[in-house]
Amino acid sequence: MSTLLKVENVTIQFGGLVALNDVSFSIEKGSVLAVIGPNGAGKSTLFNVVTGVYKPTSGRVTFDGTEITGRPSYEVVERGIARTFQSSRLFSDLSVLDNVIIGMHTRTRTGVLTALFRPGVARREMDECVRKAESLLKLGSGDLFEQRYRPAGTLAQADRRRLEIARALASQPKLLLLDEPSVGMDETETDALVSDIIRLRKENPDLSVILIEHDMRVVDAFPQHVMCIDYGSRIAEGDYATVRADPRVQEAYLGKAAVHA
Ligand SMILES: Nc1ncnc2c1ncn2[C@@H]1O[C@H](COP(=O)(O)OP(=O)(O)OP(=O)(O)O)[C@@H](O)[C@H]1O
Repeated sequence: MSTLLKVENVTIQFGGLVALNDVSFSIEKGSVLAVIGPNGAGKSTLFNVVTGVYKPTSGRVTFDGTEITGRPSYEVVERGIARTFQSSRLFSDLSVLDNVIIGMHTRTRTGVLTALFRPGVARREMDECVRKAESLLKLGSGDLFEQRYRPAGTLAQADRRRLEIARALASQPKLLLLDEPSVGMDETETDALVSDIIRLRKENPDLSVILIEHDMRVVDAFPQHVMCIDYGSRIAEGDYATVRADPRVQEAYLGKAAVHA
């Protein structure tokens, strides 16, 4: 196996607040990393650093052999990192299908000039996009494909999350970052989400996934590589059994999660 993403000694400060403190980890091609930790620990900030939304105060991010620290988000997507967000970033008024097609923009070639002067080429590329988008909608559980002409804003919560994943996949990523994908899902929907991720990995064995999760059912389904962050610092990393048993993780997170469960 070879390393796909390497994060080295990343620190980011917002004024006096150290949101990430000397965080290092790496992820292999074709593997899944689950990131856990209490609210405000710095998990989403980590995604923002990896995807170029934030430039770290210090440290380095290397993706597929190239340093991408602080590179703009569009370049990061082009290089093969796609993400979903905690809160929906769908275009509510556009159809489900169009939302996925928009996710393909980094992989399409047709520009304004081609559309104007070579409409046949543009139409063929659009037909190809529709075909690919439809197959992505068929990939996940649920009936997104049947709902493809509905405005995305009218979807049920779980379907919105599925659509966000389909749209992220439309950019043909090597690394997929999922920020709390199970939020708002009931147990059946969460199980379906887990099956979707398992199926996705079977069909794309080289795809790597990092998921931020509060739902330990999801983490338990991908137990090989788990990292716990607390107050911006990595406090434990290893397989789920090791991380779960770590007294610092119990104290910082799982104990509290159990209390609130
Ligand atoms: N742009 C910003 N400016 C100032 N502070 C920020 C900014 N982004 C994040 N923070 C702060 O950094 C800390 C980490 O936030 P982050 O959203 O990464 O936590 P999290 O682990 O994802 O939490 P949650 O599980 O609630 O989503 C928080 O204290 C947050 O308020």
